[in-house]
Amino acid sequence: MTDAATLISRAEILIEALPYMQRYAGQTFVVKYGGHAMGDPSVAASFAEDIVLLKAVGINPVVVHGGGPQIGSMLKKLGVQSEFVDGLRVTDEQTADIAEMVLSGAINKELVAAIGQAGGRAVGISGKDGGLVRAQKLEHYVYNADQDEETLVDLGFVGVPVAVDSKLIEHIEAAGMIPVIAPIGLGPNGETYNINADTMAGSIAAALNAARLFLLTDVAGVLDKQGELLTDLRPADIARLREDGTIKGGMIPKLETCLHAVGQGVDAAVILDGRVPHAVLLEIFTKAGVGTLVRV
Ligand SMILES: Nc1ncnc2c1ncn2[C@@H]1O[C@H](COP(=O)(O)OP(=O)(O)O)[C@@H](O)[C@H]1O
Ligand SMILES: CC(=O)N[C@@H](CCC(=O)OP(=O)(O)O)C(=O)O
Repeated sequence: MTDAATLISRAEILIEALPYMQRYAGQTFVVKYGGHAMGDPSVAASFAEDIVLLKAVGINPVVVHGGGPQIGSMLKKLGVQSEFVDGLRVTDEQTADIAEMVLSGAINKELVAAIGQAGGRAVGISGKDGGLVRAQKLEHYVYNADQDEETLVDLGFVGVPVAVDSKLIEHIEAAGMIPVIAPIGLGPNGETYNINADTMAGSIAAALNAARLFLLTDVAGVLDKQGELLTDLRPADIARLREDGTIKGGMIPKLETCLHAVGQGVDAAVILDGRVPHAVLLEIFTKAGVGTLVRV
């Protein structure tokens, strides 16, 4: 039997969340769920519960998902080589097709089902649906420190969002449902563009004028060279960390996304550990936020 003290402490947890619920009701939160954070099925179920709870207390959650490791496994199974430049997958036509199959097919529908299991109703789409994300080829420059110059590298069908039409998201939300978005965009000539999921989430957050952008990954947040968590970052800090090599690989597009989003009017972007059960709820509804907060 549960004693009175335990019951009261449970009620206190809800009361601690009350001011946050009041403050955030009616606001849009974009939550990017990274492929590395998806590994454990019980954590995926707790992520889905968090999203359904946000919806239940009047917040509009918009989920954008990744799936880098899952695309990697499929490419391996099919015997297709794959390489990354600055955290971005070099994507030929065949790789773009496989990325779309894994992202829009398998992962998108798994998340829709998990949200359904948690008692919510989700609609799975990609940037191709309803003209949501128009993309164009990313012009990516790699910095060569020895020569102190930047070189243009061809990443194939890696896209960058150029226009976001949020009407479809608004319709889904108006119907009381949760949009779940795969990071695939449509090019001007009908091409399929593979878009880094962080970049996709940032563009959607900016277009929706979201209050918050959450990027769930497989580390506690941005770590310094000693492995300590950096809890609060401003644009100048990020430039310095990139220059001295503290930020590498997948963390580069993540922080670029945060900078872009807060520069476009998103109040704050947070990088947090998606492997922690209920990471989203702990960040939003408790005094002790977790992860790295980026703001201007
Ligand atoms: N300074 C840093 N702090 C934390 N992680 C970093 C840093 N620099 C590079 N990383 C790498 O970035 C990874 C997160 O990016 P990524 O692998 O693309 O994740 P996701 O699939 O969640 O988008 C971390 O697992 C880590 O290996
Ligand atoms: C261009 C590019 O790199 N696209 C990514 C899309 C998926 C993604 O970003 O997934 P995570 O968030 O799990 O890393 C890729 O092909 O892996």
